[in-house]
Parts: sequence; structure tokens; C-alpha cells
Amino acid sequence: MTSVPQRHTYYGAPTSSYTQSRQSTSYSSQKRKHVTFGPYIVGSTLGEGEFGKVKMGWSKTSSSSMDVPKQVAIKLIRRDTIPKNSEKEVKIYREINALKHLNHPNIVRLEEVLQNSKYIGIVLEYASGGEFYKYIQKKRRLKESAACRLFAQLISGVYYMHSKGLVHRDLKLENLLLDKNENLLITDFGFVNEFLPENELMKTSCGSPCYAAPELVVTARPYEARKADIWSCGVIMYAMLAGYLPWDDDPENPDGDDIGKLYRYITRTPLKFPDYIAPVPRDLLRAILVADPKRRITIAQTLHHQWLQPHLPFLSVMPEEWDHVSKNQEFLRQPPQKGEAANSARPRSNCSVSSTNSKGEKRNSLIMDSSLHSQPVPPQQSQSHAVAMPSSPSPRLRQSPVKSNNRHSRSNSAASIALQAVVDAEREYHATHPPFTNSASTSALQFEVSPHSTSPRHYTFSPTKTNQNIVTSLRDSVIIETSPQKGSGTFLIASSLKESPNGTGLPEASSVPAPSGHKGQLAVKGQVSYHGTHNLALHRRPRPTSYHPASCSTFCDISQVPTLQPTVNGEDTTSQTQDNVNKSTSQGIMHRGSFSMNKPFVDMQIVAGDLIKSGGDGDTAAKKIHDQVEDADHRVDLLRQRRQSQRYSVVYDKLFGVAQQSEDNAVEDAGPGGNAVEHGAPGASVKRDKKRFSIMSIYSTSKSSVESGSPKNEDKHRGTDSENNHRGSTKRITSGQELSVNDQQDTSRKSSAAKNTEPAKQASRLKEVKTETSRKTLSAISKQELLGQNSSAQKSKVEPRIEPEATKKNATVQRSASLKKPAKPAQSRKKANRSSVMVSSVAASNTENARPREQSTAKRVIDFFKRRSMRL
Ligand SMILES: Nc1ncnc2c1ncn2[C@@H]1O[C@H](COP(=O)(O)OP(=O)(O)OP(=O)(O)O)[C@@H](O)[C@H]1O
Repeated sequence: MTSVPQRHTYYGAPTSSYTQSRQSTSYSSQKRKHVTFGPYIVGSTLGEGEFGKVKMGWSKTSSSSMDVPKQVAIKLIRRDTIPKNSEKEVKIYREINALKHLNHPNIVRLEEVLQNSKYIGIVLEYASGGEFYKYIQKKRRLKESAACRLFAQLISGVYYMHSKGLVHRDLKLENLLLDKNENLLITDFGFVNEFLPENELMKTSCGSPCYAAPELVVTARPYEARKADIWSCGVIMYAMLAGYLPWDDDPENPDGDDIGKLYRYITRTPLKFPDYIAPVPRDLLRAILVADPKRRITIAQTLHHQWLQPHLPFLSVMPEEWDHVSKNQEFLRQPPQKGEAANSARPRSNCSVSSTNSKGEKRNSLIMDSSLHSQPVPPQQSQSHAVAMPSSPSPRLRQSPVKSNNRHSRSNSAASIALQAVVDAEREYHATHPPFTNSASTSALQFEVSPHSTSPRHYTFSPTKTNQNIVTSLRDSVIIETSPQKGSGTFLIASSLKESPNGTGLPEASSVPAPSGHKGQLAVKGQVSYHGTHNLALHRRPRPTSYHPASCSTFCDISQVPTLQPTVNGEDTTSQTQDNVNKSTSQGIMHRGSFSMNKPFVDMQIVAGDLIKSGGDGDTAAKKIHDQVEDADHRVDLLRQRRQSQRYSVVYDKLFGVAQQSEDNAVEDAGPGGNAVEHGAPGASVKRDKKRFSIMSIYSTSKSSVESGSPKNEDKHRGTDSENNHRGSTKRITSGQELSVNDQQDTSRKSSAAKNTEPAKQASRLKEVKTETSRKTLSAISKQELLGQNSSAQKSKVEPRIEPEATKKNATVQRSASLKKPAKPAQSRKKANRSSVMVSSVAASNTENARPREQSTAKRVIDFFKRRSMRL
């Protein structure tokens, strides 16, 4: 099974009381150094791409001491690896310029772009849900409802992008991430390009073989880029539902390495479906995955396909609405921080994060002909898109609640408020509609043109009684209103929904034509159960992201690329930034032709230092993280002290030798940073994380051993090296049951004999009798100890059920961490859960209960020897 990186969750700052108590002592005395980049503390590596590493980052500043530092993903690109006027440079600038213009909840948000003498840092919204393809791998395939929701998000994002005149051209599972609420985020805009209404055909064949539309590969003719994006969306949809890629079963080309063969196969072989894909999604897939781009469904038609009907309220939000909402929301949540430029205001975000650590596995993006098709050099004004502060926030937005538990909502997203509105509408819709009723009632969608005399680009918000009405104006000055009708079970969409003849990508008129040749598919009446239990084994091994390395060479004719602008120094940037802030205030959305592949120097901020280490003084985020690390250190110290205090007694070591060994592992593994990983401190390495999980697995074995409660069970674990650890910990719990009283007597006899060698030689027979007596006494103590140990083992067994508050909290943390671990069979997952509980109980007994008990035991042993030597 493919391994999915282990995740850990950041639970924010330590509790205030703890922070306060530690602040005064350790923090001030010991300044930790953090790697920083501009205003961010740089943490662990999230992934690696073509351009370099993507690092986790924490904003150093937060508005109050209780605020959790904002997390971001920083794509760090070494400047010396980007040759001037190279394809690489173009890709980077493309990405930055595109992201600057895109404000959609399903498109990764660009926070800012920073640079210093060594690096360019693209600061992005942090996608804590990880990579989408791993999510599918973990689940094997998605349930239809989940796939539908995520596909709706994908389509909404792509539609938005197209409406801005941009095409992604490299849509694939690997370029999709998930946020903390499992919402989709489109990322990696390195191949993005602008299409112009009068010239929207492109020549550059880019993308990834398995996701690239056939017209990109089989012909050299210019292609319609939007249609190519739709094809890729179809492949993604198929992968979500099937658990593997379409046309992935050519026996002559099993790995798809031969791209020529792959595309011949694609164009000649009809699309096949596993039987668990229901008719309605099949219909959509058949409409999308049409080799002839002219016959392929448009994105506007896709929006209104029956399969996406449950998400129509969401899909009906117009691009302008996203821009408007996002601008307002930015304003509402980003009060400029002290000493910060207005355009670098950083929104606060809540942090439930996980870390993935994937190596760049996706180097297969393909460029077959990178000559840009008579692409005019974008006008200079296009570079003037700094973050703008809107004049006044919408009062409606201020009132809108954002509920965290909604699926479409992202509390830290650019447009979560609007999302919230559509989520509510969707919920309303779901309440009155059984999910995925497969009837031919497309007429249930009633389209109604409501002409409105508002001026172009004028946004109208209806007075909101509830969040269920979203009124927005279209470019052609028509109000679109989505209003689920209570009671009637009818969903009304009043809109113009016209595909604009100039290719702006707006939806087509009221009737949604069924894809040619597939009308019959829609006419399935009655309810169809979609969630059949078909056996995946019938199909080929699912390869959701099986990826076929490009067999053709990747090249780029950079002679066609517009000349890049010279590097701009910091002073210029400053003056231009202000200028552009002023300009962009009036720029709501991106105008056609404003996209630029030139260096986006406007938004770049110059940051001091080259990923320098800086002191954390006065740095709230650093302080919090430091405290967490301190906390970990402190706990480790306690463990070490405890261990040392136990060493003075040979008998003690003999009695608890195995337990000590096991604990040693724990001490080593829970070394400084072990806890830091748990709390997400910067620099927490995956290695440490692994160690933490290995501790968990050790205790997992212990637990099962305790549960079985028999030495036989323990024997099963004997054998390999790795199992020896398990064995050790098993003994820790079961030693009381395993060691017989006789063994203990022997042990104590030997140790006392060792101590008594000298006196014994000189002693008379009378003394030997005394020694015999003392041996008996020791046996008695050993028995007592043994009983104590047994009861301790029993206690560990019971403790999970009667956890103190702190322990419970700990257990919850551990549980959630282990649940996020790689996909495992149900049984082993259960085991992991149990192990989490064990860890917390053992930890609790280590720190609280066990210490006083062990000290008194040791004292008793010492006392015994004292008494004995006195007697001797
Ligand atoms: N915003 C983000 N949040 C979390 N992780 C991210 C984010 N962006 C990127 N990553 C991680 O970093 C990895 C590499 O990022 P990305 O694909 O953007 O780099 P790249 O250099 O553009 O790669 P590519 O070769 O695909 O263009 C991703 O696979 C993902 O694991």
C-alpha cells in the first residue's frame, strides 16, 4: 500500500498559564534561534517542486499574545537557479501574476511575494489538508457525494479562472491541494496563460500526459485552451470516482510511458467505467472526455449538468461576486498591523495543520511545443495589481456568520462568507431533495431571465432575510438569483446564463443542451442507488495518480517568450508599490490583457537577510513555539532525572531492568523536539515525527500484550530486530506476570551475595544464618515490589478509562494524530487508536503517579540495605 506521509497537528500556543509561568524563567534566559524569511518563521518542508522547496511558515507578528501565529506555505526559489529569460523564470512570473488576480475560495491564495538576495519567496495560503491525490489514494476512491462536492469546487475555480481570461493548462490531481476543511485548492499556475477573446487558441502543448487533452498531443494545430482544461477536469473527476485514471489499462502500454500509444489508445478506445460509477456522473464524464474538442461540453454546460445540481447555489456565484466578497473580506479581517505596509496586511488564521513531506514526484509536466501563439506583450499597466483596499466594506458581509463545520466554507478563505451563503442554500436544498435522485427531471431546474437595469459591473446585494438568496449582477447587467423555494421542492435559478459570444465564458442561455450523443443517458428515471458495493478487484489495481513520465523531451522555445524586465531594486519597488496601490484601488477585477508574464516586481517586498537565523526576542510566535520546545525539554529532563535516581540500586535495576530499557527508548525518542513536533514547532522534522510514531507503535504492542495478558502472546513478538523493541515494551507491562517469585528470589539472592562477598568470607556460621534471614526479608520486599508492579500494570490497563482531564486532552491529541496516519486496515487503525490512549496513560503515570511510587520503592530498598549492613 502506498504510504501517505504521517501528519501531525498543530494545536497552537500552549495554555496561557503555562506560557506565563515559563516565560519568566526559561525563555528569557535561553533565546532560541529561528530561521526566518521576512516576517515569517520558516518551519519544516511541506514538499518539493521543480523550483525548490515549499516550507511551512508562521507569521512572526500576531495582533495579540493569545493569537495563534498565521501559517503559510512559502515556496522558496533560489534566485541563482533561475537563469534570466529562461522558461523557468517565465513560469515563476506567470504563476505570481496569475495568482495576484485570482480570488476564489478554491484557488490557492497568494499572500505576498518576498525576495532577498538569494531567494524569491512566494507566500501562499497554507493547504493543511495535504495533497489531493494522496487523499484519494488513502480512500481508494471517493464516495459519489464527496466527489460531486469536490468536482463542483474544481469546476467553480476553473470557471472563475476562465472568466478572468486565464487558463491553467496543467490541471491534474497533483496540482490540487486540500484545505483544513477538505475543500479543494487549485495550485501550481506555472503553465497558466491568458486567452484573448479574439485569439484564444494556443499552441503550447503543456500539461501532463495523462491529463492532457488529445488535441494537445495528436495535432500540431492551435487548440482551445479552455476545452483542454475541461478535459483535464474530466480526467480528475474520473479518478475521484473510479480510483484510477481513465485509459489506464492498455495492455500494450501498461505504464503509459509511450505517449504516442497512450493517445492512440485514448482516441480509439471508448471510455469504460467501473460498475460502481452511476449513470449520471457517467453521462457527465462521457460529455467531458470527448476527444473532439468541438463536441466536448463547455464549462458553462458542465456547471448545469444534472450531476452538479446539488451544488448549483455554489456554482451560481459569479466571478465578480468572488472578487467582491474577497476584497471586502480582506478588508474586514486584515487591519494593517503596526509597522506593516497596507498591502502586506496578514489575515489571522486558525491553525489546524498537518504536514506532508513529499518529494517532487511529479516532474512529468510536458511541454511539447512551447512557442507561444502570437502572444502580444501585455501592457505595462498589467503589472499594477497590488493588494487593494476597498473603500468600504459591505455591511452585509460584516453580519455574515461563517460556520466552521460547513463543507464548502473555509474560515480563512478569501470568500468564505459568500461560500457560507451558498452552503446554507445548499443545505436548504438538500433538506428538501433526496440526494442524487436520478430522474430525467432537468426541468426541475427552472431558468428565468430577469433583466435588470443595473449598470455594468455593478454589484447588487439583496437585502438579506436569510443567507439563502444570493443576488449578483452579471456582466451583461442581469441579476442572477438563486433561491431554493421552501416547500415547493423546486430550485429556482433566475439568470440570464448566456454564453457570451465574445468568449468570456459566461454561461449559456436558459436551456442547457445535453451533450451530443448522450441524451439517452439523462433519461434514466426513478431512484438509483449509487453506493453499490462493487468489488474493486474486478478492475486493475487502482492508480489514481499513476503517472506516466513524459516520453517526449521537454523543451521550450524561449525565443518566443516576451523579454523579461530587468530586476528592480528595493527603492523602485517601494515607490511603485504605492503608485500601484492607488491604481489598483479602482481595479476590481482583472481586465483582459492585463495578465503578464513579465516580472511581477510590484508586489515583491524586499526582505532582509538570507534565511537568516534571528533571535526570538519580542517575537510572540517564536516565544510560543519556544515554550512548547521548552515544555518538551522539561519533560525529558524529568524522565532522565527519574531514571538516574533509579540507578543506585542494583536490585531495582534487576527488577525493572526491562522496563528501564523500554523507558530509555522513550527518553531518547521523546527528546527535545519530540513534543515540539506534536505542537508543530518550526523545524520539527519528519524524522522526529517518525520516532514519535514508533513510540506509539511500541506502546501499541504493549497494550495488546496487556490485553491478552498472557506470556504466550508476547512470544509472538519475538524474532526480528524491530520486534525486539516491542518485546521490551511488552515486558514492561507484563513483567509482573512473567517473572516468578522464585526468579525474584534468585535475583535478590545474587545481588545480596554480591554485596556480601567480603563479609561472607569472614563471617561465621552464625552470620550465614543471618544472611539467610536477610535473604528472606529481601524476598518479601521483592514480592511486595512485584505486587506493586502488577498493580501498576493493571493501573495502566484501567487508566485510559478513567483519565484525568489533562490525560484525556493528551489522548485526544494523540488519537487525532494517529487517525490521520496512512491508510491502514481497519484493525490496525483501531490498534493505533488504542495505542494513542496507551501513550497518554503511560505518559500520565510517568509524570504524576509513577514517580512518587518508584521513589518510595527505592527508599525501601536502600533502607533494607542500611538495616542489613547495620546488622552485618
Ligand atoms: N499552499 C501549500 N500548502 C501546503 N503545501 C503546499 C502548498 N503548495 C505546495 N505545497 C507542497 O509542496 C509541493 C510542491 O509544490 P508545487 O507543486 O507548487 O511546487 P512546484 O515547484 O510548482 O512544482 P511543480 O513542479 O509541480 O510545478 C506540493 O506537492 C505540496 O506538497
